Amino acid sequence: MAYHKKEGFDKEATEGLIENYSSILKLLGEDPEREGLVKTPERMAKAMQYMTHGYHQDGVAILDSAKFREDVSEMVIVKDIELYSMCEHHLLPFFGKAHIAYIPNGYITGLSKLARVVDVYARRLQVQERMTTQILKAIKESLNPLGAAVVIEAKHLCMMMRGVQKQNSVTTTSAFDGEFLNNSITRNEFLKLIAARLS
Ligand SMILES: Nc1nc2c(ncn2[C@@H]2O[C@H](COP(=O)(O)OP(=O)(O)OP(=O)(O)O)[C@@H](O)[C@H]2O)c(=O)[nH]1
Ligand SMILES: [Zn+2]
Repeated sequence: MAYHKKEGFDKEATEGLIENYSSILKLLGEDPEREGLVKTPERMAKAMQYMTHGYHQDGVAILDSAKFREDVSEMVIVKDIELYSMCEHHLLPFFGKAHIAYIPNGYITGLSKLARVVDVYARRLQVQERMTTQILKAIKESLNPLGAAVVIEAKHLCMMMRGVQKQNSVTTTSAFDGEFLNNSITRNEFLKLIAARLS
């Protein structure tokens, strides 16, 4: 079901979603036949499949696809990786940045693959906490590093445009393993580096 990068949109899923979104528009008091809305159920069907296409991707396989043997054991950090996800409670977006670090243990991975792994787990119905640990777990499983760390900062539209309506709150979640968990100097170095701005 749903969107595949190579195969495009699944026909059966798209047809089912179009029908259901048309009903949703009616239930919301709209006329799905009016000009501006005629194509909306199809647009929504495709947008929602795109925004959940991470279900059909494998984070570990992506990291493995550019895994290189390298004898370095210095911390690698990729920070400010933008992400867009959707909360599983309201299907409203949450968005922000992920910061990732690992300490290689014989293997490194392509830097872009770390950013791709963020998308694999962001493009699903999520809670921020689970997404954070899923990213960490994929890095651990693929690279078996001496340590790994993931910090995510995000704003949740379900807290901004409805419900509690707080416009400025940012949620920070983190997950640490190995050296980052056991050694506060390593963890603090990572936290200091992600807080620093390039001049
Ligand atoms: N822990 C966590 N909570 C989330 C996330 N995204 C949304 N939520 C929260 O999920 C909760 C769902 O609470 P409910 O009381 O069932 O839903 P609700 O009545 O719509 O809650 P309000 O948003 O407070 O109006 C809310 O507190 C949301 O803020 C997330 O990524 N992690
Ligand atoms: Zn929500």
